[in-house]
Amino acid sequence: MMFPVRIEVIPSTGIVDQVRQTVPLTTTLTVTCLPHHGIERTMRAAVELSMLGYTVIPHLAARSVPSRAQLTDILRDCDVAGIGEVFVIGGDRKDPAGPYGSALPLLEDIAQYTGGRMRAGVAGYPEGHPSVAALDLIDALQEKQHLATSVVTQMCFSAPKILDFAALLRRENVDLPVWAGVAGSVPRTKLVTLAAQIGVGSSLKFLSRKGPLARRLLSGDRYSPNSLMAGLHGQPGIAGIHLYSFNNLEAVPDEVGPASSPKALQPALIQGAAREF
Ligand SMILES: NC(=O)C1=CN([C@@H]2O[C@H](COP(=O)(O)OP(=O)(O)OC[C@H]3O[C@@H](n4cnc5c(N)ncnc54)[C@H](O)[C@@H]3O)[C@@H](O)[C@H]2O)C=CC1
Ligand SMILES: Nc1nc(=O)c2c([nH]1)NC[C@@H]1CN(c3ccc(C(=O)N[C@@H](CCC(=O)O)C(=O)O)cc3)CN21
Repeated sequence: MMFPVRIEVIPSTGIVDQVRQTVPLTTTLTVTCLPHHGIERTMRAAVELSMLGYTVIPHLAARSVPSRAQLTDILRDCDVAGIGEVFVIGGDRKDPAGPYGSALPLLEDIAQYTGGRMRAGVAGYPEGHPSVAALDLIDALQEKQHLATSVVTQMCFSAPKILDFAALLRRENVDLPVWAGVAGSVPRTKLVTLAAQIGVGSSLKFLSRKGPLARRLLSGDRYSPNSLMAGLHGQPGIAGIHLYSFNNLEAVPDEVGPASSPKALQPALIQGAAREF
């Protein structure tokens, strides 16, 4: 069976052309929402990519939504562009720009304004969150799950941690499919800086110390997700891979499974991804 992979991109200048030149149209893309970018940039890229024919999931950061009126504009744009799923997170803004301080009230308004028709992913944290307690994160997931259709995990470098987290969700009666968040092939230095910022340092540190697997993952200048992805393939509760590409689209992994090896992008797998979800 195919193991679907979807790809997260940052809406930097030129991203739409970059995607068009490197990513097959059958791929599912998600578009981040960074505090210094705002939601408009996310939506502009998402709408353009959707119009080109990609399946697109924009990230809506609650703290970056300026008003309810803006939310209705965003949802209308989604409707016009044929976007049927969003990823809803609290967001990294220190102070909310408008009425939403966390994901839940935004999910409630999205459900109300779309008559429950918009699918929505929510965030999961296999290694915890630097400023939110683990119990609060589980409570939040329990409160959000009736309005959500999937969980996407924060970047993590340990398959056992991701699988334990999926098992924890089941124990806590959160029954949403889990997309395992995995970093794409990026320069090591960038990854190390970023991992520290978002509080996922421990599994990365673990990898840099231990054994042959660690050496394979972190050898050379770049991190490669192939072994990690192989460790998640076919595991219970894991719907597929959510690949944080950091816009490095040439290096998007082609296949997932025990025999995984770096090759050119293989449309067949990505087509499978689009069909299944
Ligand atoms: N996993 C990802 O891909 C992304 C994660 N984030 C992170 O998401 C965090 C929380 O978002 P969700 O997981 O959707 O949780 P959420 O919005 O459902 O909130 C869960 C709990 O964390 C608290 N919280 C939410 N945002 C916070 C913040 N910025 N600072 C301190 N406490 C906060 C809430 O009050 C609640 O108790 C953000 O702080 C940000 O770091 C942001 C963008 C992408
Ligand atoms: N807390 C948190 N916030 C996020 O935004 C976030 C996560 N976690 N976890 C997963 C991904 C990773 N994200 C990232 C990480 C790095 C860049 C990045 O490369 N930022 C550039 C600036 C990019 C630009 O302005 O165009 C940088 O140099 O920091 C973007 C999104 C977004 N997601």
